[in-house]
Amino acid sequence: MILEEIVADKKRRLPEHMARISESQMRRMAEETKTREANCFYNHLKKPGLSIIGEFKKASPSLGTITSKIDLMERIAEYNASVDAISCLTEEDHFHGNVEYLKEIRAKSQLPILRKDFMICEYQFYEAKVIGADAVLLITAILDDAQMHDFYQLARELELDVLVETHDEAEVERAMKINPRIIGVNNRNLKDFTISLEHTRRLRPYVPEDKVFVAESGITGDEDVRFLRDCGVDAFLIGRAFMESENPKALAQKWKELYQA
Ligand SMILES: O=P(O)(O)OC[C@@H](O)[C@@H](O)c1c[nH]c2ccccc12
Repeated sequence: MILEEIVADKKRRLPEHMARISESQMRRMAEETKTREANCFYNHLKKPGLSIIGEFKKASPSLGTITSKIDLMERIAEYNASVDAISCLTEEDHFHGNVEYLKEIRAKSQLPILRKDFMICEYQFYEAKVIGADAVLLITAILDDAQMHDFYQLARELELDVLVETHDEAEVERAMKINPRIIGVNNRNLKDFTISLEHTRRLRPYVPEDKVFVAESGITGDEDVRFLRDCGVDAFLIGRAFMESENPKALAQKWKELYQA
């Protein structure tokens, strides 16, 4: 299964990162990194009305290489003017991401940034803080309960917000054990890549109203926006539709209006 492959490749990649900067050094650097604005990712998603997280990704196992019609600088300017947070893939082998992209975005944006990666060891959390991320992703499917608990704690100690990703009932139940403030449903099945917004609708009742509830993946058209509005979703995480658009700003603004209508 693709998730296992990605995690295996991640384990092979980590020593490369650690050879550049050791874990003890990265930890020290993280502890010395000033928090830009505590809880900013959470606060930007929590505010009334629809919030949108705009993603930057150059490729994915399901979509292959994505050819963007605008360059990264233009994209950041468009996102700055229209979305509430930015998600940046930093996974190298399957999503062609890099921590350098996140640093570039940090230099040009005041928006909260989510480090989108497959987080499996403490080093990545320290690194996230050092490169300027405000939040990290925890994927329930690749972590056991103890890891979920410990990584969540570590992130919060570093004053990073956490988006906890789920895909089915059992994962939501496991995720709720750590009582996260932000919980997402990935509409993409990572076993066969099928996408259905039904996952968000079905899982909505299992997530208490006081949590920030995020619909992730597969949001590409007006119908999707209306459907998710009726499900009662606080935020959208959108990659492909923005990556393929010449004008993601106009798209984000249109969908926010539609959500309110
Ligand atoms: O491009 P889409 O279908 O709009 O999806 C964005 C985002 O949800 C997706 O990239 C994603 C969701 N969870 C992930 C975990 C790892 C990597 C990527 C993802």
